[in-house]
Amino acid sequence: MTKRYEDAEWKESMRVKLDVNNMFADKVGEEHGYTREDVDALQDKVTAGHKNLLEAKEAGELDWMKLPETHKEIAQEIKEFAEENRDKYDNFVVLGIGGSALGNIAVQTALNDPYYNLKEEARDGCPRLFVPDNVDPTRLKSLLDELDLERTIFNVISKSGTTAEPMSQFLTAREKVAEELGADSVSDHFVAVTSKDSGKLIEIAEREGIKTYYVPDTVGGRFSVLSPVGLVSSAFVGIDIEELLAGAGYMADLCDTDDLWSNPAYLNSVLQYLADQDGKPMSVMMPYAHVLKDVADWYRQLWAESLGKEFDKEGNVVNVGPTPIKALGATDQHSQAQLYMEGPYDKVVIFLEVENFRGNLEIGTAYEDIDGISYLCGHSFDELITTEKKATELALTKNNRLNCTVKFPEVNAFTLGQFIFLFELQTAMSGELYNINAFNQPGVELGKNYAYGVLGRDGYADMKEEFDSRPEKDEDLIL
Ligand SMILES: O=P(O)(O)OC[C@H]1O[C@](O)(CO)[C@@H](O)[C@@H]1O
Repeated sequence: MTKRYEDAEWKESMRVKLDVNNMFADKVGEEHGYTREDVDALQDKVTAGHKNLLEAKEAGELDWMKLPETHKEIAQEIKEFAEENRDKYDNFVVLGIGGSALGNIAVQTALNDPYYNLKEEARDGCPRLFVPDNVDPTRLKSLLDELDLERTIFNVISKSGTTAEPMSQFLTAREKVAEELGADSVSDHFVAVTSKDSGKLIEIAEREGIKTYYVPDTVGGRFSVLSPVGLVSSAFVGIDIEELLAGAGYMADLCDTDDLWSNPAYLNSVLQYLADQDGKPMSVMMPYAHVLKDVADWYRQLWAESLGKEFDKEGNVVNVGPTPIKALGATDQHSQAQLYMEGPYDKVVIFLEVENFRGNLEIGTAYEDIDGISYLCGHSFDELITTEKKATELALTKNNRLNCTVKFPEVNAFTLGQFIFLFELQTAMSGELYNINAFNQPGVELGKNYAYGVLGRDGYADMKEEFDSRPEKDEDLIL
């Protein structure tokens, strides 16, 4: 059967587009906006960055760039596995954190019914999805108490196979399953996603006979949503993962040029970079579609862990990195917009706009006789939210505030796949512009190592010593 994403016309109609008009001086004024010459001045850097990325891709160092191609077959296999097994379970629980959870949440909330877990009809035979994404005991205990383990499958995801949060969640879930259902049942209630050759999760999965999918070595956590990290849970909750990959592949093709005026990932990267260099390091992602709220959360990790770096590629101390912020339209118009309009000129707002919403609703028509209310009657909610977006966009622009818009014709697996690849590539190019390694995260290690030391992990005694001899806090500063 032909898939809709094999149809050229449909694909073009579903193209995600970037509108950067309001990043330019003719729209937001010379003091804050840029000229085409400012952008052109970075073309050589972009060309060099493009070459570096392609070389690294060819050398197998950036396998996330190849996922739309390399994971077609794996996606099909995952889909079959999910289809064959999904009716055995009412609950699918992701045990992962950071890149092993944020993408899973984003894909599910973007593509499924907003009240998916509550509506049997919307689930259409698929299990409910839970992603605790933390080790807060209140939250985790409450979830485990709720689950009928006989009807639950846990997807433990950890690329490194050593992260404290997913591994502690796994230990507890495994113990409960073994206690309640018997140790022989463990393999029926877990599916693992991890690195093939490193970490402890692979060893455990093999010992327990747990079905396992692999994260390629050069696909870092925050770039892994299109690998089994995101695909397994998505397939279980009925998402068309093949279409998701097709969307990513479509965007990869659209961005297959170093000409920054034709490449939305590179153009946005350049404009965001110019803004940061110019004293605007706050990067606000503001979807005007509630279903995209968690996509902004995914973006926060992608942008922050990739670009917040102490050293450049030559080892010089640079301490760079824009700060990604999540906001939600129209909700945050009533919380953050005041700051964005009149506060410091230190932000760029990236709006996410949706042209056609899934499901629409008319606004009620009572009180047509009451001034100040009647203007709402006869309109629909998609008109309202989109008008509010356009109005906020204009207001910001009028106040000389930099902003751009990513437009989704609709939110579906194909457009979401495009969006994911667009921002991954944008992030990679930004790493090139900052001349930093966008694919490591050395800064998160120190805190982790202190925790390992305190909790008694082998090899971390010196970290415990350092932790225990930390400076005393002044009591008078604790009020
Ligand atoms: O999948 P893992 O190895 O458990 O890592 C989870 C997350 O922890 C980090 O390594 C550090 O926060 C992230 O980069 C990663 O997404």
